[in-house]
Amino acid sequence: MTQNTALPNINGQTVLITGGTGSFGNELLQLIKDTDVKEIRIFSRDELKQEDMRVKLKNSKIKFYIGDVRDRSSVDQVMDGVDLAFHAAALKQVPSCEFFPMQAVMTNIVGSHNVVESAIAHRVRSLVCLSTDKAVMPVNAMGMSKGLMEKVATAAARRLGAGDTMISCVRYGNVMYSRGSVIPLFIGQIKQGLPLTVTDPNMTRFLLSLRSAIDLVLFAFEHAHQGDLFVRKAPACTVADLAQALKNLFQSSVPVEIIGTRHAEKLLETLATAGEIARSEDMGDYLRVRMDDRDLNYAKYFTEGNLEELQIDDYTSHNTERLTVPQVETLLRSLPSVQRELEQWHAR
Ligand SMILES: O=c1ccn([C@@H]2O[C@H](COP(=O)(O)OP(=O)(O)O[C@H]3O[C@H](CO)[C@H](O)[C@H](O)[C@H]3O)[C@@H](O)[C@H]2O)c(=O)[nH]1
Repeated sequence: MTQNTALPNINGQTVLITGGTGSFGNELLQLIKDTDVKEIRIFSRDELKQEDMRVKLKNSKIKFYIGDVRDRSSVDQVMDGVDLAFHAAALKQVPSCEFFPMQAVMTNIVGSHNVVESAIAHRVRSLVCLSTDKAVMPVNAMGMSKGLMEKVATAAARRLGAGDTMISCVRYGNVMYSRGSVIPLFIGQIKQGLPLTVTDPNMTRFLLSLRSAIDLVLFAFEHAHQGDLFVRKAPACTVADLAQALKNLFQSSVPVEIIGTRHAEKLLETLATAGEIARSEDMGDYLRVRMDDRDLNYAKYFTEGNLEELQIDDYTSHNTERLTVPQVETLLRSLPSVQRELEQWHAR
């Protein structure tokens, strides 16, 4: 088990979380709300979610801003006076982005551009943009748009200097038990005595807790140099083993039904390409990928290619540490949300 990252010193600072009503924002809030942070701004579109949080948290340090990253003036309004910003607002459901790709373009690319440019204009000290493994060699509109968000952030970082906004990105894999994901789905199926609908038993995904995702973001804030991208190393498992681990935990004998691959999904995910690894620094649990800061004068790179890349493999959910069924069970048991599910199930 790795240690959680210590909280960075944010005393007296104003922190912004775009998309702050989501699970990432809520978890980060829990961690920082009782520090000596000056103010935490939650920026999102959904007034109901904001109202629910306001009522639940009752904390005058937390300020709520209705707005949309697509609307630069609403971004400028919330950015004024911010020291540190986490950009989590995104369309992240693969199927909806697939059917409405221009909506993904508007939020994930144009919206991120607004956040980046506004942060620079308002002299925010540090901006961390949240990305996903699906942004690497993407096959779906969600991943493609997040990949372009990374490019937008890096291109801005390239033109900045010391003393300007520190722009970084983080990339992580599937967050376990996140809303709409396979773990709560399988648990629901077990509870109803239904077959577990496995797409492809050999499909692999990186497994990460929400807390580890937060740690990655805090790590980026603490350690970023201009334009860095941080990747959290993570183990992976096959979907078949995930289904078996859940059946074991819930002592269930429901059958497994193979339903086939869904729209625009990959057999494996990639957290870092060989090219990125070639310019990365191994920082234990994390990889720091330095920004590719070559200029537009490409001519010389036709003759000076990077031979190192040829020796390196991409870092994927197929070649990372592969968890066994008992190890997946242990990991699942460590999640508070799964613990709650198990308690309810065994108390029935
Ligand atoms: O009924 C199902 C549903 C999913 N899976 C498999 O379980 C794994 C994880 O599926 P999730 O739906 O939990 O996660 P995805 O990797 O497909 O992507 C998820 O996380 C993304 C963010 O990274 C987006 O939010 C996306 O919409 C969301 O589905 C995949 O191999 C998938 O094929 C099944 O076997 N059976």
